[in-house]
Amino acid sequence: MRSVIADSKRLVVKVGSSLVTNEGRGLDEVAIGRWASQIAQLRERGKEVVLVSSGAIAEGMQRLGWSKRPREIDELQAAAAVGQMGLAQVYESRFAQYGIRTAQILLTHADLADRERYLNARSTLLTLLRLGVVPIINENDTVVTDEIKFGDNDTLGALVANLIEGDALIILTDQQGLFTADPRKDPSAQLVREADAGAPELEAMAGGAGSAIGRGGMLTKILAAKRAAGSGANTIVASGREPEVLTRLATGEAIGTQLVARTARLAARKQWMADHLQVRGHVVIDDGAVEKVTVGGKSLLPIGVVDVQGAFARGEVIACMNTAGREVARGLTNYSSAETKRIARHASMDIEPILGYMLEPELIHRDNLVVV
Ligand SMILES: Nc1ncnc2c1ncn2[C@@H]1O[C@H](COP(=O)(O)OP(=O)(O)O)[C@@H](O)[C@H]1O
Ligand SMILES: N[C@@H](CCC(=O)OP(=O)(O)O)C(=O)O
Repeated sequence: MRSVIADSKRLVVKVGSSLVTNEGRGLDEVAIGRWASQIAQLRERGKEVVLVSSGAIAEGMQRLGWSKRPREIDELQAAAAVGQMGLAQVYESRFAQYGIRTAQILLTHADLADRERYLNARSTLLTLLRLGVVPIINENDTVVTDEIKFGDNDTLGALVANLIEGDALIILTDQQGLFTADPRKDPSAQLVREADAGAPELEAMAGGAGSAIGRGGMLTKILAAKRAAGSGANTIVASGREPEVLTRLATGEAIGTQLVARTARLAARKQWMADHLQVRGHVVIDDGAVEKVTVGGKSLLPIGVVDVQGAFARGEVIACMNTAGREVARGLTNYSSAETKRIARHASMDIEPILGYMLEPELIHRDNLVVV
């Protein structure tokens, strides 16, 4: 069996609290340094990496001298705020040893549920990758309460994989992978080498968190794999303590558990658009733009827009009609209806002089556009 990571370009790597904080004893700078070194090597091989790191609460508790995890949400939030400083510091200094810049991104569920914020988070992350920066993401624990928390960073990792259209999600944890039962409780449990992400029998194998430090246990990892597969990303669950785990996966070595996405990338994205989004308005586009968008697979630029109907905001879905009134495509708009009216029929270089700012050169980027 060959690891899917060998052929993956854009990776989301998630590291759990117990790994990052040495089971809650304090930030494991040596382990973090090893991942930084491996990520530096992956980038040399042309891969893009986004890191999702837990550990803020565990590290904050350590720094505040608390031995027991508090129940009060405000105390958890305080611990996360203290611990996040440590995480940022260690990641920055360890990656700097390899000449790599890092960026801190703290996200909440509300950020990704809101279309405009979703697009903003997406373009910031893609820009950071383009600039060669390694984004380091955690949940913004300070501003969320129980109901709206991702609750675990496995889910956050999957949402980030969907957000940036990652090819794979690598979940590093304190076990070798997914076992047929919780290996801490059942010594006869066997490692699952490969399965379909979303296979129903996997959920029955998973128990809760094995330590007082981790939150989600294996179930959240399986659900994360299912979610990531929804947009075509494969998931690996492997031990973060395995020597050179990331670089070996990248050479095709099978390590841990491989949960394979069976949905093709484009189909998944179309499905997602079809399932979740309501059309808020439409633009009429000229024949040249129809040709570019439908046959050429290109983005829709404002210059091809001849009419704007309906009231829509940045991040909402709009339909694209040809001049005969037939829908040819739909997608997420980068500009509101009011803005679109002003920039319609204009070249992208005129957007800034007209509006006073330019959010993106395209009205609808081809990644956010589905031909119908
Ligand atoms: N079927 C299973 N296979 C492997 N680990 C399991 C399984 N069921 C439950 N676990 C537990 O899940 C733990 C990993 O989850 P968690 O503690 O949340 O880690 P992390 O901090 O890496 O997210 C393991 O230590 C293990 O005890
Ligand atoms: N945002 C929290 C993440 C908690 C969490 O999901 O932990 P884990 O199950 O170890 O990935 C923190 O940094 O402590």
